[in-house]
Amino acid sequence: MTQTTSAMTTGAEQLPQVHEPRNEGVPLDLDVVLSARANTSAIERRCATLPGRRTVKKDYQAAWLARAISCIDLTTLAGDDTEARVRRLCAKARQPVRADLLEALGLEGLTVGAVCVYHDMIPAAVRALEGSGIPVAAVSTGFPAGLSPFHLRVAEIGESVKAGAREIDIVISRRHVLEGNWRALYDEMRAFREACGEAHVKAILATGELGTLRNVARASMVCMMAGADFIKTSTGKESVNATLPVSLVMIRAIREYQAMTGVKVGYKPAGGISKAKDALVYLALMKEELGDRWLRPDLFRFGASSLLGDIERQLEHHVSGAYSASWRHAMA
Ligand SMILES: O=C[C@H](O)COP(=O)(O)O
Repeated sequence: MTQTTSAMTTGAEQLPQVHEPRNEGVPLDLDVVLSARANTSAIERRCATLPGRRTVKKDYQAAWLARAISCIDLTTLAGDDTEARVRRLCAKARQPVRADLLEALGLEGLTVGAVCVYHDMIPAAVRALEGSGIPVAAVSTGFPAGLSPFHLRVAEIGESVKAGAREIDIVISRRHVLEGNWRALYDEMRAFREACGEAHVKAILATGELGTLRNVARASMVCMMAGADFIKTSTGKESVNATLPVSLVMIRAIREYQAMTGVKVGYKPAGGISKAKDALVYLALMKEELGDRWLRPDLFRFGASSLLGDIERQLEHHVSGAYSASWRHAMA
């Protein structure tokens, strides 16, 4: 049965600032890691019901979409990125929706959660975001494959932090998961976290390359034990990126880690999320599985390059009653 989801306050600017303590990590506990399981058919059944189970309409929908915007890591990760493109993206990050729409919705001051770029684009992004409070996130450690020499991957993190990145999205070595070498994954993640210093670290699992949902559950737990502030599904470059089943597994691992340690770890689905209606499903999933606390940008992000355009289009429809062409909502 369809259920109408309750109201959500609009806009990040209206949320009280909450600062969770960082995840310091815990010693690797192989018993806990190996006990992680995933019942694929039950997970798929649960996910199949999600898109139809909850609907948000009218003002509630606009509020949920505004919240989704505040949780976007607005991303450009292309070989042909230029400083000009990054500057345009940052302008969009500062004002994600047309001024007249923001005013009509009472959402002045709304921004995205962060701007996510490759290392070389950090200085341009930092300059373009100055004074906005929007952090720059950098992908790192030989993104996307993570197969460069280990010492270079660690050094890359340090360089990106020095250049001004306040968030670092690292990629794990998928082979450690595929070979069941949980100690190696833990040690790698700990070294990456240490190199981040004060910068928050998101661990990209590249779930589309991990083979099984059980591996996803175990890798999530190991990365959290090693101190990941966020766990993130994908680089956006795998053939399969964020999916609902993978999300359910990772979110439940976050819940288990919190039950075990009291620490809240963030979640970032990334890759292939480009429609406003999909964003609403992810928000509903977070709300149902982890609760409202995970609907804020310090614990939830979408890694997305084009989602914002579709959300802006839906908000324009909400205000004016008409849909505009998608090309009118270019990102950069
Ligand atoms: O982390 C973010 C992803 O690379 C973005 O992927 P996307 O271009 O499919 O939205």
